[in-house]
Amino acid sequence: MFDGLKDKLNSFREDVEESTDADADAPEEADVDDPAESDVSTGSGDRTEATASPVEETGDDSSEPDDSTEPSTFQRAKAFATGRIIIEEEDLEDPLWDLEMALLESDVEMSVAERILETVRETMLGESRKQVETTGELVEAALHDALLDVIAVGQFDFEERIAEAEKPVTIVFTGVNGVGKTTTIAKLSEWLAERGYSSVLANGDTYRAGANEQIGEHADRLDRQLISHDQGGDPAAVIYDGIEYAQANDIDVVLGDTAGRLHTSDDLMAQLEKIDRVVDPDMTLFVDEAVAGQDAVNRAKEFNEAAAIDGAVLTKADADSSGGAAISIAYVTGKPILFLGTGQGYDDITRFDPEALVDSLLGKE
Ligand SMILES: Nc1nc2c(ncn2[C@@H]2O[C@H](COP(=O)(O)OP(=O)(O)OP(=O)(O)O)[C@@H](O)[C@H]2O)c(=O)[nH]1
Repeated sequence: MFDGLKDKLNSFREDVEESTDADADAPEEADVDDPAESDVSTGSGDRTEATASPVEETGDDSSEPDDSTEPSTFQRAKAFATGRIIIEEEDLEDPLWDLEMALLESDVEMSVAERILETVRETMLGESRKQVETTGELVEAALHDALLDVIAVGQFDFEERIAEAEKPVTIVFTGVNGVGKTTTIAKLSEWLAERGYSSVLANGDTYRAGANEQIGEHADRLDRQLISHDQGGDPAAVIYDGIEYAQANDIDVVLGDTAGRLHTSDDLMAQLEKIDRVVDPDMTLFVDEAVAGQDAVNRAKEFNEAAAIDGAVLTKADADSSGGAAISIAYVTGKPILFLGTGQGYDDITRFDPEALVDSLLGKE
């Protein structure tokens, strides 16, 4: 998952390490008498590691200069005292340019890429970065913060929300055709069952021939009740019936499918508004496929503008190497990605965990 992007982020780390290599001698030349003014450039490898080590790790002799080829403990103390590891703007110029290109190539939306670069630049050129040991770690920390900043936008605890909401909880799923809405509904029904919540499926896709049969197969396999009307019926009425069924049978969650639609399809968007009005769902989740990259990002934005969503589900993450949609959607819509679809099986759904995703992108799984 997202392997292409992982490689590109790793290249950025290597680029910065290379460009700061040239500055590796700088700590030796710094004015050790005036730590506050000294320019302790980071270098890669052992030298930087020693230069930036916290003073506590140097033992009892931390205030004593020594004669070894390693940076002196006095220098370490100086780096610690200033709390500064300075990377020059020029060290970052080329790597940041390459990072921007890499993010855009990976389908990261422009404003998101810019925000990531801005955070990385601020973090790395800032004066407050303390006690990191190598340039690689500094880059990793900067990328970690920058990615998390955009990926974690709007996150909330989905399970807690289900637990606390008055039952039945109604969730309506929207998105374009064929991205995996129906499969996602079936997977979520299983996900909820594993956590002790019962659910009923309601097929609000009264538009497409064969839609009842398709969701019906999932309902049969999972042994869930399906509420459906004939093709051409009113989707709001189907989901409403689903809610009544849930109320009458003490079911916790109503999962309402809708027809795949484009945001430009006025009739179908009006239908969504009607569902909103009649059913007043607790959550509207936008479903799209990670492999659609930039298209998925644009659609998320447009759906959110047309009929506010509460969150997104990204399917087919298992087949996506770019990661652009996963990184961009929350920042662009202000609404969180809540789940990732990771395969065709009912268990192939995982709660979207921004921190885990960032760790995985940075190769720290
Ligand atoms: N690899 C992979 N395939 C998936 C995933 N989610 C769904 N699919 C597949 O994507 C295809 C389309 O899924 P559907 O659930 O039929 O899509 P839909 O959005 O409901 O389609 P319409 O009802 O036509 O709008 C199916 O073959 C699914 O098995 C996923 O996370 N990973």
